Amino acid sequence: MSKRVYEAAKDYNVPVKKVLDVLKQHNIKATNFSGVDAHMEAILTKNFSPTGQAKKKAGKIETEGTGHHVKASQHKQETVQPIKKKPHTGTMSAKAASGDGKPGSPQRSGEQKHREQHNGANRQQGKQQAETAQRKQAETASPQGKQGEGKRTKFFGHSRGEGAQKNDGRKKRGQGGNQNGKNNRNGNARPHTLLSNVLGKGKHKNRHASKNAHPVEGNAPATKKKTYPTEVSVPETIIVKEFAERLGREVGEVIKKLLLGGIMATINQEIDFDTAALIADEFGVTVTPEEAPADPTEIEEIVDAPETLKVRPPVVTIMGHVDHGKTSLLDAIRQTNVTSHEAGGITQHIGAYQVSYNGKKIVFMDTPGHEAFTAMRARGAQVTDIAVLVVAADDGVMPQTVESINHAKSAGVPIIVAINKIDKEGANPEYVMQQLTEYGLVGEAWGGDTIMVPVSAHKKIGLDELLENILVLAEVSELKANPDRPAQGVVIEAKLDKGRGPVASVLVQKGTLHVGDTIIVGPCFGKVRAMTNERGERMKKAAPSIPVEILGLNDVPEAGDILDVTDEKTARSVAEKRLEKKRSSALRANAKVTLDDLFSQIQQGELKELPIIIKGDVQGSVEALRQSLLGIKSEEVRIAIVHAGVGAISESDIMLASASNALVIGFNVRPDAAARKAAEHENVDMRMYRVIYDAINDVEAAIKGMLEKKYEEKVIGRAEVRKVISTPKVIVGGSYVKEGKLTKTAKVRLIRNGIVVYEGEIDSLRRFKDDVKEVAEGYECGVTLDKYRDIKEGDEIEAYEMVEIAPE
Ligand SMILES: Nc1nc2c(ncn2[C@@H]2O[C@H](COP(=O)(O)OP(=O)(O)OP(=O)(O)O)[C@@H](O)[C@H]2O)c(=O)[nH]1
Repeated sequence: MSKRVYEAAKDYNVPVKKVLDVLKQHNIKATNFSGVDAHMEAILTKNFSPTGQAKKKAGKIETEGTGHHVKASQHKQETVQPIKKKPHTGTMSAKAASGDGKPGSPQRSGEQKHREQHNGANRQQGKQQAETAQRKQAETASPQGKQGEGKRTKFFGHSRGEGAQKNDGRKKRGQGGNQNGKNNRNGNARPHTLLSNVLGKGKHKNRHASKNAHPVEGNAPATKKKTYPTEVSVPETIIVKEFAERLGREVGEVIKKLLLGGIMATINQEIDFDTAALIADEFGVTVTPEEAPADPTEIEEIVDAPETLKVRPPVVTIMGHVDHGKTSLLDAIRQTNVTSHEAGGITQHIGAYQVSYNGKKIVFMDTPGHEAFTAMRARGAQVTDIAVLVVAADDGVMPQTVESINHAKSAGVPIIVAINKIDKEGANPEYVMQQLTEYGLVGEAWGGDTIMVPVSAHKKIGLDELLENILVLAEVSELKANPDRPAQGVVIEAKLDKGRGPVASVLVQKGTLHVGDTIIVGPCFGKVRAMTNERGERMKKAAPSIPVEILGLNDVPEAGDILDVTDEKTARSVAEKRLEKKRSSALRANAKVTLDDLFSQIQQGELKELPIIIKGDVQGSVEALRQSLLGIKSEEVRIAIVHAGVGAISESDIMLASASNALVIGFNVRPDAAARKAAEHENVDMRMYRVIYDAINDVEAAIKGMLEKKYEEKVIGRAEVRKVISTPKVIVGGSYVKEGKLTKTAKVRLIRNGIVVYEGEIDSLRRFKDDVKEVAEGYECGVTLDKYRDIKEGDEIEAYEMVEIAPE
């Protein structure tokens, strides 16, 4: 309901008569109780004050605080006062800030002054907090901090004082986000909160205020010598009751303040930080954000002191278009650079390998060159220090070349270009160099700073130069890590080995991993039982940048999972928590999917989400399949990977599929007998593939089947209302069909001066006294609209239908 004239008068702080007079001047007849529409509001705002709203707010608080009306002259001064920011959050908008007692106000209470002092102190504190948060952000954004972004932090190698000084203590992975969230309060990007309700409901607040005018701090009788806290800490959200307890106030007092702010809250209702801050401020109390409780799914991050960092080998990923020679180049490098001493073992694929060149080590990520693995490679770039972009000299820049460039660039990884196949007839390295300039890669020979090396994997030309350049770039990049601390690494690949159990290839990134270390890897944990390098040699320890295959985990982790060394108790409990979190989020993601048969739902277009379970032979293909499936673009259907894992399709996979109504995709794996039986019983659809693209194509086709029918609007006619006939029951628009036709079943919209005033259906369509199905162009008819009576002469009735359009 719109506001009444007498309320508007109050808002503008002028006598009602004055409002009525002004309205009269504008030919608007109104009484005290007439509603004020937008037009009237505009007139009043224009007449009474251009800053009417601001005044209103300022006046409101003063009224609340003092019980007096405040004169316009006082307001005027107040509106130009600098905005008094909420020091702890910085999110108080001008409106909210103007709610504080103003220094210039003669009615300012002692407690308000006191509040200001506190706010001043807190402003300082808020600034410090913001700076700390920024510093933390900067730290996590540094290359060293890349992997542990937002991770729980502990200082290693620092003196205690140093550590404390540097980071105020500890931090967890993911907590960076929280910090940011808090920090956000210092900016304008504050999320929508209840605070906006407080501010947005100024009108009501004002009304309340004028009725319940009383001093802000008058609630606590002066004689009562109760001491209240001047500062309280509040979490992101807090229950009203608990908030009142923290303030040392009666719940009723807090609820009252909330009410005055336009918030109807009960004792057990949650209010957010900003609202709490506002209310606390009313009590002269400042609030500080309470540290979020430690995330039980995180492991403490160790921050290494600069002096503990030692040079480590570079980790290189080879990227490029299909068939440009990635595998050949990796093989050629491996063959030519494995010393006879090292060549003892049998080469094994563990996802990465090391070579020695000029006495220095280089680690190459060893990922198969296939389009579907682009996603894996993109992940590779996260552990990668240098990307070698292979471009065939006879083929030039191709789509995946560009993709690779983008992946490396977005990961902030420097690129060295290897122009391969220069031995081939028709090879044109110069042309490739020229093509690459279009993507910001300009060779040194052409005045740019991208290293470009012509090579031939077949003829082993240019390999030395390539390796030399990798080492030079590595040196320039100052790649360092602290080897003397508990290890942290990333899973490159993982699989379930029949004889050995879960096997994970890990690239150690920080610290040194030892046999016997207790580790947590994603939701898995265990003790490093054995460690081997890519030549199958047993290792006792692995320093930074060293890839190793480890045994001893209780389950198969996923590529990209972080490995941390910790104690057994922590490993076990944190892994458990992570598993719980994973399970519940998987369940949540599928809560809307019913248990009915998947394909009948697809046919009925009811499914908005296609849950899928992926099982594959190795982690690499599972990951590739997952990324490719998630990459399928559809506006209507979201693909949800309920579970993805390595190994045969088991009975438990089928039960999970049944519960979440998922489709099971097996890649190079088969279901075991129990799973097959269960699938039959549970009516779960299993699809086996040997080619990733077949799987992707099938899912895409399924999605096409799932697409909801699309409709588009088709206007079928227009009529003009020429006469409005009012009967006690209905309002009939006597209309003339100007164009097309009106039909009884059509949807209509009523257009007045180009604005749609109604959209709905025709209630009745008549010619003379008869109901008709349709009225053609050039004829007159009587139209009544469904649940709408405000038809006016000159209105236009537009009739339309929704027609189905075929999916692409
Ligand atoms: N002439 C010549 N042929 C090469 C050279 N390097 C690779 N090839 C050939 O190019 C083809 C593709 O090489 P791969 O090493 O499989 O290429 P890839 O980029 O790993 O391919 P995907 O794994 O499919 O992405 C093979 O037939 C190689 O023999 C080279 O230096 N000279």
